[in-house]
Amino acid sequence: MIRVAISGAAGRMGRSLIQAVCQYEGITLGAASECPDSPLIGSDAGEIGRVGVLQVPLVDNLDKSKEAFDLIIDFTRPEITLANLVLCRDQGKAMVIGTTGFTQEQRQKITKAAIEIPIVLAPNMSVGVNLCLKLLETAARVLKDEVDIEIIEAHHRHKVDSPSGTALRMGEVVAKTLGRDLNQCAVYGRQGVSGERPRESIGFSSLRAGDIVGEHTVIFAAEGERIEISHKASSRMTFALGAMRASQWVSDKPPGLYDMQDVLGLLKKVN
Ligand SMILES: NC(=O)C1=CN([C@@H]2O[C@H](COP(=O)(O)OP(=O)(O)OC[C@H]3O[C@@H](n4cnc5c(N)ncnc54)[C@H](OP(=O)(O)O)[C@@H]3O)[C@@H](O)[C@H]2O)C=CC1
Ligand SMILES: O=C(O)C1=N[C@H](C(=O)O)C[C@H](O)C1
Repeated sequence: MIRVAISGAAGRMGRSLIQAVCQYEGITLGAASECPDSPLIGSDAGEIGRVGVLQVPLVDNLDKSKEAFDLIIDFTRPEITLANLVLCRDQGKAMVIGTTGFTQEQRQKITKAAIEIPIVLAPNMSVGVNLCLKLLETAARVLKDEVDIEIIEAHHRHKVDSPSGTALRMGEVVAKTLGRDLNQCAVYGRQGVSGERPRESIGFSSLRAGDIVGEHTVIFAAEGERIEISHKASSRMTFALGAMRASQWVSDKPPGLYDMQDVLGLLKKVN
């Protein structure tokens, strides 16, 4: 039985993760944490996730429960993830990271820690999005430089980072396949007299409204036809169950930085 700790347990993803643990065979909830200021500290995680009492009280720091878990699942904010990363590295525990919005420097810290512990880091843990990443690779390979590429994403009004981690990953996959450097060709929104579109640019547009769970569309537009690859999440359980799959997969892996593509066995080229 793999004992997981959920960081940010009362958050949108935290609550779905508690529910997913209860649905998933071979995984149990060992610990759960929340913001030190939260009035929910001490409450039972099962009650927070509406799955009945689990006898796991929320702590303000997972260091306090370190004997109770083998792995941390973290869907929070970059600075919280990095604090948990130090704990996991010091304790030799694995990590599943779903948090997005890391800076280059923060990503390097994760890469460095992965020399010592196994880490799955993925901006989107749904099977559907990870399949879309393979489809995008194929589309870019076939369409080459003959199309304009635009990425549109929509999320709920509480989301703090943009573009979404998934949109950026989609851009990276397409840019890499076409031999472009995303740092050079990305265009984030347009306003005013922005000029004619250079063919090689990859455009990003972000929409924030209401309770949208997460929607991504990549448009490949040519003269006379347009291809769109879209994914629409209607429940956070799709991400949470992906995180369970990643937890089970990573629990017996050697140190290293892994992606959801590793977990799902999608790394081989699809034609
Ligand atoms: N990879 C994937 O598949 C997915 C990734 N995400 C990413 O996951 C992240 C979280 O998203 P979401 O659940 O919507 O965000 P939320 O803000 O709902 O959840 C984060 C939680 O962490 C809590 N928190 C704050 N400080 C601490 C602390 N020191 N220790 C423990 N918990 C703390 C927050 O509390 P408080 O609100 O009081 O600050 C909040 O409850 C985002 O980066 C998002 O992009 C989301 C969905 C899928
Ligand atoms: O913040 C969210 O909600 C989501 N964030 C992830 C991202 O930034 O890509 C994944 C998902 O779309 C939901």
